[in-house]
Amino acid sequence: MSTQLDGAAAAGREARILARVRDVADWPRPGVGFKDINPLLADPVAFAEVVDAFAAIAATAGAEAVAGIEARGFVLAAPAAARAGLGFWPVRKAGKLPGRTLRRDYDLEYGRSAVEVDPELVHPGSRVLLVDDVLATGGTAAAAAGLLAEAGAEVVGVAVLLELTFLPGRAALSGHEVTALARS
Ligand SMILES: O=P(O)(O)OC[C@H]1O[C@H](OP(=O)(O)OP(=O)(O)O)[C@H](O)[C@@H]1O
Ligand SMILES: Nc1ncnc2[nH]cnc12
Repeated sequence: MSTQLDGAAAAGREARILARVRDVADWPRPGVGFKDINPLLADPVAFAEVVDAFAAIAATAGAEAVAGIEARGFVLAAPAAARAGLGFWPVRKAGKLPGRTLRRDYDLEYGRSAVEVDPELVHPGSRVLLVDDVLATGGTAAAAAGLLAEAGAEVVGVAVLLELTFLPGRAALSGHEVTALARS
């Protein structure tokens, strides 16, 4: 599995991703430009390319697990974990995990939500790569990364399919290594 892409290859991949993300105006609220990744997921070649890319990022970071954020993050993180030969840790929306959980509430681009982690999944000091589809305000990823750290993991990177560069997601994740496969 290649762990590095030269600039031209990364640019080609970014163009293939952007060509398969659909812009939906004023959804789910007026003023929001929603990035629909479903056309990309429906394309088997593009889907495999991004899963391979996340797996390579996990390998390069020396991750021992891949965490994904429900729901769209699961679709990318779980196959990437399997591809990298690693386990998958779910960061779930509140109220879905059994047993004792750690919880954080946060704001995102179009609302407010909460995520939870099962602390028993996390071995102290485990190196984990956090994967999600879209980085917008960064509220979701920052909450998820904070939970993983609170549970004892070392978050060795945050990797997203698409970064919305007009929003301050990267700043919200200061202190973390952030990789975006595409930017818009
Ligand atoms: O950077 P932020 O402003 O926090 O936004 C990014 C988050 O918003 C979306 O999740 P959403 O809560 O819509 O959930 P879904 O994956 O269940 O559709 C997306 O999947 C990210 O997790
Ligand atoms: N504009 C957007 N499109 C898709 N997912 C998002 N999550 C937060 N903002 C988003």
